[in-house]
Amino acid sequence: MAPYQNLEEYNISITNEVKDRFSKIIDEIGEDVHRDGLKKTPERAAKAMLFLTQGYRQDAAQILKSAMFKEDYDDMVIIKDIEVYSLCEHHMLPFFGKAHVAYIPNGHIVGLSKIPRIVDVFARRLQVQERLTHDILECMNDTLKPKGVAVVIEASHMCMMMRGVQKQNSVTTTSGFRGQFEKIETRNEFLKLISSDLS
Ligand SMILES: Nc1nc2c(ncn2[C@@H]2O[C@H](COP(=O)(O)OP(=O)(O)OP(=O)(O)O)[C@@H](O)[C@H]2O)c(=O)[nH]1
Ligand SMILES: [Zn+2]
Repeated sequence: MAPYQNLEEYNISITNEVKDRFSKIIDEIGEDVHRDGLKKTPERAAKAMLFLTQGYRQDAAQILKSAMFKEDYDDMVIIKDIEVYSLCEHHMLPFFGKAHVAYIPNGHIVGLSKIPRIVDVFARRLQVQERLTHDILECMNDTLKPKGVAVVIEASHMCMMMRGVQKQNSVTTTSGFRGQFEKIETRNEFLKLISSDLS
């Protein structure tokens, strides 16, 4: 990769490179990349792809560390129904759904918004749902060092819906548990809380 003076120069350069490749793809599928509606499409697609993969250029641990606060609270903290949009690494098609993340603090709590932020950091990469689940779990575990952490993701995969096996209603659930969530009672309490709407 060429040496860049600054981030802006890098962003312009990489956008141009990806844009040229989208231009070639549009041409290869038999379209006219110069017609009015498609003129700006390679650039738009390049910007969209770089947005959807910006997680490679972000540091999830640093995001958590930037908002950790000393606190004695040592019960379960759950953020549920976090929207997830990712790209499957096999077809580069979207998979999307919800993540539920819980932890039991061990002297430190973390700013609540930082949890959806790290979900996005790992989701905005080429992923499989299993690794996405573990990336979030391990980052929480290693950085926050809580008494326990749990992650559940429920997602639909476009590569199974609009092509391939073409199943419109199947949902894939993945989960990971560390520390106190490995105990069946704690895990069950978490699972019960994420499936209730408390109404
Ligand atoms: N485990 C796992 N598999 C995934 C995920 N996203 C997509 N896949 C699967 O990756 C597999 C790739 O299989 P291949 O046989 O190499 O690809 P393919 O010929 O396009 O497969 P089909 O989708 O069955 O047509 C498919 O079974 C997809 O359903 C994911 O997040 N986790
Ligand atoms: Zn796929």
